Amino acid sequence: MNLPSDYEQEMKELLGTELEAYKKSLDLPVMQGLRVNTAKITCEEFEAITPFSMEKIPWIPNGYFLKEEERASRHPYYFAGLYYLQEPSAMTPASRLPVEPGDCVLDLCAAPGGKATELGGRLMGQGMLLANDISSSRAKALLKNLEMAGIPNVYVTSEDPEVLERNFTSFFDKVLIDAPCSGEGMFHREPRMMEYWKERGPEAYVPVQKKLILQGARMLRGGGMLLYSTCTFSRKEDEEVIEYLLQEMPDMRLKEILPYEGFAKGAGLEKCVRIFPHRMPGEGHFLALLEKSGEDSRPGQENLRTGKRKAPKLPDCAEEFLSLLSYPIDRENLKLDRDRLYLLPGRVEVPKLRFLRTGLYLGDVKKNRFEPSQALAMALKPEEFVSCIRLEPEDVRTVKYLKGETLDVSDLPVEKQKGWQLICVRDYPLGFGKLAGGILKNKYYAGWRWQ
Ligand SMILES: C[S@@+](CC[C@H](N)C(=O)[O-])C[C@H]1O[C@@H](n2cnc3c(N)ncnc32)[C@H](O)[C@@H]1O
Repeated sequence: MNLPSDYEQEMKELLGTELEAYKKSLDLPVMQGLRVNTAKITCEEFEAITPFSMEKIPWIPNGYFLKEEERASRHPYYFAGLYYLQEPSAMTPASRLPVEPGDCVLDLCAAPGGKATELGGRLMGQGMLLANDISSSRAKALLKNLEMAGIPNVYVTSEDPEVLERNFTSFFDKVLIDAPCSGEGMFHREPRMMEYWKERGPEAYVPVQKKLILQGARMLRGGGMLLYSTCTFSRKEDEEVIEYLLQEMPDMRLKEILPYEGFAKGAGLEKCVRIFPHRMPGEGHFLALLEKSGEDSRPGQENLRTGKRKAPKLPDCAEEFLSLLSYPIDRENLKLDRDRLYLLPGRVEVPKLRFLRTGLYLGDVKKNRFEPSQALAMALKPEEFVSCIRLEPEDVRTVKYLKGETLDVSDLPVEKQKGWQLICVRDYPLGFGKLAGGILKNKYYAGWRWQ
């Protein structure tokens, strides 16, 4: 691979005698990976049903090396949100931010959701994830990925972080900043990134990275943790950004990152981690984990956390549909916004922002009918809906369903012969359908159809 000469010089300064090994690693096949969505299925359960040849990634608890990315992206289990396809080193930042159920988590640069889907999954429906990206087109892909992963307790926004900072000072328990960067760790996978790099190298990204890390740190509560990551090797975008933060905010301090034998230490900041492709099987990343000192106090945020809500009065059709669910719904967290019904994440009250989503979108009130959303289907377990149709992955009707076709399902067992059905591939929901006389009217969201 022909690297830009300035870049090669920069890498020589960083790697010294390891430069040749790094360059050789770029001639090896690109690493691909699959990360199991543990909010939907355990790794053991997925290993028992996977049709792909996979090998455990030793430093990611739910990550696997995968050789058949193409096939995995066109399998019904993918549409059921059982996994996310992600390059192995890109799985590392979310795996090293210790998110726990009940946390309030911010992913400031989240699109398309490779890390947000993991952070959200680890919340197990408790607490809240605010997933933001300044680009509204990229935020749409983020929303799709979070909904496909079945994450209910999420706000998706497309805001300038300045706006978020005004509203969430000292608020979040955990913050991830997967910063925009010059992408040197992507050269192997996407050689065209070298052309962008020649036009906009590391210097172009440093100002925004410095701004983002300060904004993220200010939104962190005392005792909270922030993880900064990039997929680039330049010291300017990595350690120097951390040095800048430590200088500007003396209440932030570096923490040890859960180790792995292939990780290299940061250049001059030993607690930071670098992933180099010649040292371990990953394309390349930088990670720094920081903690904010001080009390767990969230000045001025008490009412955001404990705000009282009032249960809305719902139309009969919505009540009727909700009676088909045994999904836990706290009625005070229901919000009817014109015709759209949402279940807001509990505990937190969030101000008006440029939202793409507020909580779990349950469905629409249309005249006297209620149409459940695709997001609701993805967040359910089969036992939480009154009637399910289970298809096998090999059954041709599974793909036909994902293509939006009407199906004859008269041969399949079903709890209720008429009305709404949750359509599953085995035990994993794909979407809704409406049954009458053994024929299933397809309600799979048209925007997600199998192409
Ligand atoms: C490295 S990508 C994030 C990848 C994502 N974390 C994932 O794992 O899928 C960086 C993202 O930052 C966004 N971005 C750039 N400038 C930003 C800013 N000032 N505020 C918020 N997001 C920004 C870009 O639109 C881009 O989607």
